[in-house]
Amino acid sequence: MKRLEKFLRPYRRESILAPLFKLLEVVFDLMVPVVVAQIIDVGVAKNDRGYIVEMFFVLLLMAAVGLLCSFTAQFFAAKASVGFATSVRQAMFDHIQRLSFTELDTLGTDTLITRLTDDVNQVQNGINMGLRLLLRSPFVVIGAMVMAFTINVRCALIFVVTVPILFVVVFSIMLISIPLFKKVQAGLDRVTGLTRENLTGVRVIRAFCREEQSVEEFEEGNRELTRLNEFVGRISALLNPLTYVLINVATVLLIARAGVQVNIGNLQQGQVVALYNYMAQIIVELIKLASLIITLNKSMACADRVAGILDVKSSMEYKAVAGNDKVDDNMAVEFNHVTFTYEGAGASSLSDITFRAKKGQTIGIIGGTGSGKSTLVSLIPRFYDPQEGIVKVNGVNAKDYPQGELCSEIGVVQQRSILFKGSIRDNLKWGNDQASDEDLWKAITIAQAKDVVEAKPGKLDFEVEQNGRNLSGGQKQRLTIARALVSKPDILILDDSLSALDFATDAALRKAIGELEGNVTTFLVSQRISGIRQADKILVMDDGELAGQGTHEELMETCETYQEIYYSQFPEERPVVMKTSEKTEKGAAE
Ligand SMILES: Nc1ncnc2c1ncn2[C@@H]1O[C@H](COP(=O)(O)OP(=O)(O)OP(=O)(O)O)[C@@H](O)[C@H]1O
Repeated sequence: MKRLEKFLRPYRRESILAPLFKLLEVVFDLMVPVVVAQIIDVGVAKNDRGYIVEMFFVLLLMAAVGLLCSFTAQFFAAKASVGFATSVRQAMFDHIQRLSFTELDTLGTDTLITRLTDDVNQVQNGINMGLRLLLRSPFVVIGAMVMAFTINVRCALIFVVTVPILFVVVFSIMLISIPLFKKVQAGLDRVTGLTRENLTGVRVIRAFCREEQSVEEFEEGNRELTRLNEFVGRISALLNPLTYVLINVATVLLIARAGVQVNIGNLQQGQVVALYNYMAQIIVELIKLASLIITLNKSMACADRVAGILDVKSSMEYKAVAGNDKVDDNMAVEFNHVTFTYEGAGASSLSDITFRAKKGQTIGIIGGTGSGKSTLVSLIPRFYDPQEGIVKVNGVNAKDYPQGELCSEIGVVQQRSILFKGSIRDNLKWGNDQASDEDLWKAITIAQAKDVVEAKPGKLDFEVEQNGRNLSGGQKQRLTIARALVSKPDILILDDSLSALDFATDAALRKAIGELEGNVTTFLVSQRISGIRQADKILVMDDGELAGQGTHEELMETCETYQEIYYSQFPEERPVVMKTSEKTEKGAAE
């Protein structure tokens, strides 16, 4: 909680005023039993109706002022806690945006969502309750004890014994439940993860008729969370019966002792009622305190999780100004003995990769599934840093670029086409917010998306829904390519981004990209030979290693892996190899 304190600092005034008004309310609460005692001992004892009515109005006035104080306290507490939560959420969101892919992979989206939403809400709730009740409850308990002493010392001694025992009970339960709340939040992460996976993959689940298995898996996670919640709930639920038993025993003792005091004339009946009222106030406040402590426990566990995100440091450092390497005017991308392993993964995804891509060249990357193609291109815009070797972009080490500069030079179209809620125009302007409609149409035409956009009502104003769910896979791919082209990048990376296009569109798009204005270097990742055959250089990936590089013709001569891929896609062109038996017979005859 301490680490989040700075977010509450702008609300210092509200954080002081809220408990202050709550304390004022307590003063009126504590005076009520005294006034009631006066009504009994003076008004009722002397049958003085005027006095009773007068005191009745005093009680009403006290209640009204108390209520006003309570409302004011609630207003300030809400202002501080809501303001705090807004700033924390914003700070978390900003911080997450600054984290590198390595941290995002390690943390995972599910926990980030739970922490950004549910955990922040719990902390907000804790602050609201804490500001109003954390001081109020102890003040009532202590105030009621002090008032009891002013009435009768012997009876008040019962309070002195009871209250510390109650505190011990409340705090013991609190200590047991703190670690359990952390487990509950972790369980919530798991259920959120399952929910997300099942909802986003609902079509696949239906296509494979796996509804039952999905429901079972979800039920299991949900049951586990329920079991944990029930366990924590049972421990917390012990609080009320335990405190009630203790308070009731204390009340019995109080009435027994007060009765004796009344008999010997040390105490009046009204004062006994006041003592009883103070005992009742203590029990109510202790129960409130107990539930407050549970809420605060939860919110402290959540505050730790929120602070945990803010404490994650990005493993990627950026230079304030560009490095002063000697810029090579001819070189677009250069990999020098690059080795890369994902955080927590056992084996390297890229091993000792070395190649050069000149400006204006088209580089094809081909290889089997999981051979490292996407990983290789993700090092160019510095989504990850290699553990060994150097990646240079335009002759400068990728690590020496100031933040944001590298991505302004590189346009990346990833395997999964992601569009955001908003118009087509809004989505395309992510590439360049200054782009005119003419620029957008140019990019759309190159991306072969002209007919797609023209067919949509409102054309550029057509509203794309969240995740682009009102567009087909191929339409989304074309629009994401157009988005990358709008930024007029020096380096364009298409990571298997043409897979959802038909052959004719694929060919037209590759032709249009080959004719792009300027000296654009293009990386084309593809599973299909036809997609990269014309490239100036082809990189052949095999299990994280560069099995070969060169033109199609060169690789057909020198690279066995490339030949294998080629003949698997064009089996009719595989040369007929002489059978071993034929060879042996021929040899023997000779
Ligand atoms: N975020 C990640 N964390 C850990 N390992 C990863 C991660 N992304 C990829 N890998 C692993 O790295 C290896 C290379 O993956 P990559 O996505 O680069 O392959 P690819 O050649 O692009 O495959 P595909 O053609 O199927 O897209 C694989 O073994 C994969 O399991």
